[in-house]
Amino acid sequence: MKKIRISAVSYTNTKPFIYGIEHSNILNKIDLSLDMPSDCAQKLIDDEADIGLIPVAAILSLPVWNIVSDYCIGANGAVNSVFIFSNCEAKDIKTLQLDPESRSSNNLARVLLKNHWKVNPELVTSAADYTTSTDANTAFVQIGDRTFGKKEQYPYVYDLAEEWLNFSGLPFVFAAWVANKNIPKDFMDEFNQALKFGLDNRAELFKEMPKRDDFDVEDYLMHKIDFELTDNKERALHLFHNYIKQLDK
Ligand SMILES: C=C(O[C@@H]1C=C(C(=O)O)C=C[C@H]1O)C(=O)O
Repeated sequence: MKKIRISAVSYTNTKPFIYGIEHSNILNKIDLSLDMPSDCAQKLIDDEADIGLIPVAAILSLPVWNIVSDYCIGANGAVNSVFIFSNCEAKDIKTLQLDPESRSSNNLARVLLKNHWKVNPELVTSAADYTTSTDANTAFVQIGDRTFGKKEQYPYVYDLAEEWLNFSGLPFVFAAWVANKNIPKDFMDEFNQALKFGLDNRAELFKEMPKRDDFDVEDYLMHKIDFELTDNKERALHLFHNYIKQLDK
């Protein structure tokens, strides 16, 4: 049988899913690649993958898409790995540098700046000094493991899942398991069982993971990342898509 091509996020937030996949028979039925989120999205768009854990903002670039799992990378309040790091208060940001690895959080930052903080900064997509600008009114978006331990390093720090909750009253979903074609149900059932196995066995995973002094990985994977794709998260996803569509209007 032809293997199903799967692209999953290469960050710590996806480790429970990978643990589940690697400890189940589904591993023999897939070609698994671990990629930065923007590449997960591009592979699904270019049909180099059949299923991806893709940034939900990128769903808007897919002609055909199905969410194929009840699990996701989400948060209900502070997520602790998606930030605007800034030299000034959000309302004073004049230039925002985006994270090249992100699709959802770059858009979330834009949605919040426009609708929550009511400002319209200039966007920079590939600045050489992406994270090091000393300009008083410049800020940047950063996601994933590169943010670990950085919260104390910047004058103003905004956790975007927390700010989204303040703004909308809803949890947030950053990435979902999406297919760009029909996938047989028995395969999806087995795949979802593997994801569940990983979540159920996070304590075993932690034994294999290095500890960090500057970041509580266990708290992050038990309490900050929220893996269930609930009705409220789906509601948030649709609301987020609508805000993205309004961004350039
Ligand atoms: C919570 C996170 O969620 C992620 C954020 C994404 C994005 O901004 O496009 C995509 C996938 C997830 O890895 C994170 O990476 O820290």
